[in-house]
Amino acid sequence: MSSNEQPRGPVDSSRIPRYAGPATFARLPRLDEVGRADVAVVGVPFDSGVSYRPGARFGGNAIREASRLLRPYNPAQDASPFALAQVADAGDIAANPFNINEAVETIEAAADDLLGTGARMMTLGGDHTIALPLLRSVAKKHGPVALLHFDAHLDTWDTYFGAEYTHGTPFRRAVEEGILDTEALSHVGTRGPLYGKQDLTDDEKMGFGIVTSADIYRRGADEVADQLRQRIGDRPLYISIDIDCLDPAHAPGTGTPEAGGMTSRELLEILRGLASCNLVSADVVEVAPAYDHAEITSVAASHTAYELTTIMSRQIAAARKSQ
Ligand SMILES: N=C(N)NCCCC(=O)O
Ligand SMILES: [Zn+2]
Ligand SMILES: [Zn+2]
Repeated sequence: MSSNEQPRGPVDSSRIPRYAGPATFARLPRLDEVGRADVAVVGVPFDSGVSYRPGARFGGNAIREASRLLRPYNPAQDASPFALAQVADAGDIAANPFNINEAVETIEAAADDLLGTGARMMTLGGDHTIALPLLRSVAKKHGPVALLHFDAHLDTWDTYFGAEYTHGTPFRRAVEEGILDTEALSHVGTRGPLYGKQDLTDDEKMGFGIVTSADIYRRGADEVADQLRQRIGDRPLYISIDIDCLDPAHAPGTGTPEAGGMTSRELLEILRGLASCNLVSADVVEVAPAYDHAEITSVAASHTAYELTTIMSRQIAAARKSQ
C-alpha cells in the first residue's frame, strides 16, 4: 500500500451480519486480497510441544471466530487501528505435527518471509513452542529484542523428556541463542508451583525480572505498566502472551491452567499502558478451545490481539506521518 492509498478495513457488520461468511481476524481482508500488509495476523496451528492438555492447534481459528464482534474504533487507545494501517489476515503457517524440529524451522522460514515484506506480525498460536522461531526471525531483522512475556509460567525450563523445543522451554533457548536483549526481559503474571527454587535462580541468571500476578493485584495495572515501560525504553519490543497468564475464570480454555491469575481487564490495561513502546511483533498463544466455555478464552484472546494490533497500527501511522 502506498502512503496515499486507504487501507482496506473489515467487512461492515451493519450491512453483512457479523456471523456470516468465513472468519478472518476482525473480519479483515485476507493478505492475498490486499497484496501486502503493515500488520499481518497469522495463525500457527501447532501444539506438539505441550506438556499437559493438547488442543492449542485449534486456538488461532477459535480466536478468529471470537473476533467477529470486534469493532473498528478502539476507544481505550482513541484509534481506528484498521484505518491507520493495513492489517490483513495472512492465513496459517502449516507446520509438521509429527516433527517438532522441522515445525520450528518451517515457522521461522514463514516468519522470515512475512517480516521480509516489511510487515509486523500478530501471531495467533498454537502452543508456546512457536515463540522461539518467531523470536529468531524478529532478531534477524532488529537484533536482540526486549521481551515482555505474559504467562503463569516461566517457560525458561531446560528440557522435557530430553526435548529442547517444547512449550515450557522457548525463552531459555532464546537466551542461549543471544536473540534477546537481556537488559529488558520480564515475565508478567507469574504464579503457581515450580519444580524447585532453582527454577527462579536460573531464570534470574538469564536476566528476567518477574512481576507476579499478586504484584499486579497489589500495585495495580498502571504502576506495573509504568515500571515495564521504563525498563523497555525505546528498544525494539516483542510481546508474547500466553493466555494462561489470565486466571482460569477468565481463560479456562488452555492447556496448563493455574489458579490466582490476573483478570482480562488487568491484562488489557497493562497493554494500553505500553502503547508508546516500539512493538515490533507479538503473539497470543495457548488458547485450547476444547476446554473453553462460551468462548470466554477466545474472546479474551481476540481483545488482547486487538489491543496489540492497535499499538502497532498507531506506531506505523505515526512513523509515516513523521517521514
Ligand atoms: N503453558 C506453557 N507455555 N508452559 C507450561 C509448562 C508447564 C509445565 O508443564 O511444567
Ligand atoms: Zn503458561
Ligand atoms: Zn507459556
